[in-house]
Amino acid sequence: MRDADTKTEHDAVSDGALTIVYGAAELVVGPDDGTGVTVVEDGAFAALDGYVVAVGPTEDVLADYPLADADTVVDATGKTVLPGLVDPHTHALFAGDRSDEFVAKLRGATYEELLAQGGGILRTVDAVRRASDEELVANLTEHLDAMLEHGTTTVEVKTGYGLDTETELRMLDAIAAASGDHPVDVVPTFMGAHAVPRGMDADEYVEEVVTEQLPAVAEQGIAEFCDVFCERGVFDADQSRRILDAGREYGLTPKIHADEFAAIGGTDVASGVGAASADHLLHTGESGRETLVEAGVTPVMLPGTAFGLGADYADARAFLDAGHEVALATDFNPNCFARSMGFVATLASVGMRMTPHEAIRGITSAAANALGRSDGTGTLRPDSPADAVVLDVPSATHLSYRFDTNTVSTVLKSGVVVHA
Ligand SMILES: N=CN[C@@H](CCC(=O)O)C(=O)O
Ligand SMILES: [Zn+2]
Repeated sequence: MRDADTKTEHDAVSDGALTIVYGAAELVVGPDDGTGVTVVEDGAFAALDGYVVAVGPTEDVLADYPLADADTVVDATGKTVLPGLVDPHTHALFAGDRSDEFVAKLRGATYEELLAQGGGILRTVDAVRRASDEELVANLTEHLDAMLEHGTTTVEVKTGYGLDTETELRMLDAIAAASGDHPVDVVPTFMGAHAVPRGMDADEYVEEVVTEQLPAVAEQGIAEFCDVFCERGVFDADQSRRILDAGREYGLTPKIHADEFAAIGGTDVASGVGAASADHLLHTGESGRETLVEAGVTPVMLPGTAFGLGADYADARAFLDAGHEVALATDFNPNCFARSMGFVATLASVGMRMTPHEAIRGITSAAANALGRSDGTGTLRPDSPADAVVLDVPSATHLSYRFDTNTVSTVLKSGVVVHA
C-alpha cells in the first residue's frame, strides 16, 4: 500500500471525476502477506476517473483530496468498505425452474442420478433452447441486478445450457447483451462441454465441441475462457484435456470443474493445460492439491454447492495452512440458487473454517486471480479500478458473521455509485 500522499499515474489526469469514500470503521485494502487481508481503521480512498489514487487513514487521504473538490462523496462512518466482490464461477444464464429437483434430492435422489436420467443440466438445456433471446437476456439481467445488490462488481458467466453450436452462440450473445451497459463486469466462459446431450455419446460430442463449436465460438469472439465438466459419467480426463487444449489453440484460457463427485484426474488436466482455475475440489486429496499449487492453478471453492447438495465441503484449510490462495464463488445455477457472495463468505467460514478475512480475500483478490485479472481488480490499492462495496457493519468480520440479511448499503463501480 502506498501512503495517501503518494501520487499515482492517474493523478496526471487530475481534472477528472474525483470520488472519495471516507470514515470507514474498517477499509479492506487487499491481500496481506499471509492468507488474510490488510485492513485500515478509519479508512478512506480517493479515486480519479475510476481508478484509486490514494488509500489510507481518512485524515491522510482528505489532506490530499479535500471533500470540497470531490464530485462524488460517500460517508462510510461506522461502516466497512471492501473492494468490489468478484464472483469467478457462475452458470447465471438459464431458463426454467428446477425447484422440484430440490425436493427430489431431499427425498434421496442424487445429483448424478438426476443427470443420468435426463434431468438436471439436460432439463435446463431444454428450457434454454426453447427460450427467446429476449427472455435469456432478461433472465440474466435480473440475476446481475441481484448480484450487484449483494456487492458483486465482477462476475464470470458460463454457457453450457445449449450443448449445440447454435444455442451455445446464442448464450454468448445473450451474455454480451446483458452485460452491455450493466454496471457489473461480466466475464464470458464457453462451456459447451457441460454435459453430454441426449442421443450422443461423450466421444461423439467432444468431437463436435472441438471441430464445430470451438471454431464458431472463436469466430464470434465473445468468450474469454473455456471450461469443461471433468467428472465421473460426464467427460473423462482425456476428453477434458482435448477440449481445453483445443480451446487454448483458439485463444480461450482453460478452466475446469474438477473432483466435484469423484477425483478422476481433473487436477492433472488443470495443471497440464495451465488452467487459470480448478473449481469445486470436493474430493481433492493431497497429491491433487500439490499438483494444482505447483502449476499455479487457483483453487476455487464453491461452498454453496456443498451446502445445497448436503455434501462434505472442500478442504480449503489444507490449501490455506500451506500458505496458498483460495478463491470463492457462488456457482449460481439452477442446482445452487445463490447470488450472494456474503452468504458464500459465511459458508466458507462455517463449513470450511476460513476466517472472515480469508473469506474476504477469497471473494475479492483471490477471485480476481481465478479470472486472470492482474489490473488490481479485487483490491483498493493505488491504480486499482475503484470498485468498492460499503457494508452497513462495524467490521469486516461481520460479513461472515451475519447471515440473516444483506448488509450492502452502497456499491461503486469505477468510482461511480451504481447501487445505494
Ligand atoms: N457441476 C456442474 N455444473 C454446475 C451445475 C449446473 C447445473 O446443475 O445446472 C456446477 O458447477 O455445480
Ligand atoms: Zn459450475
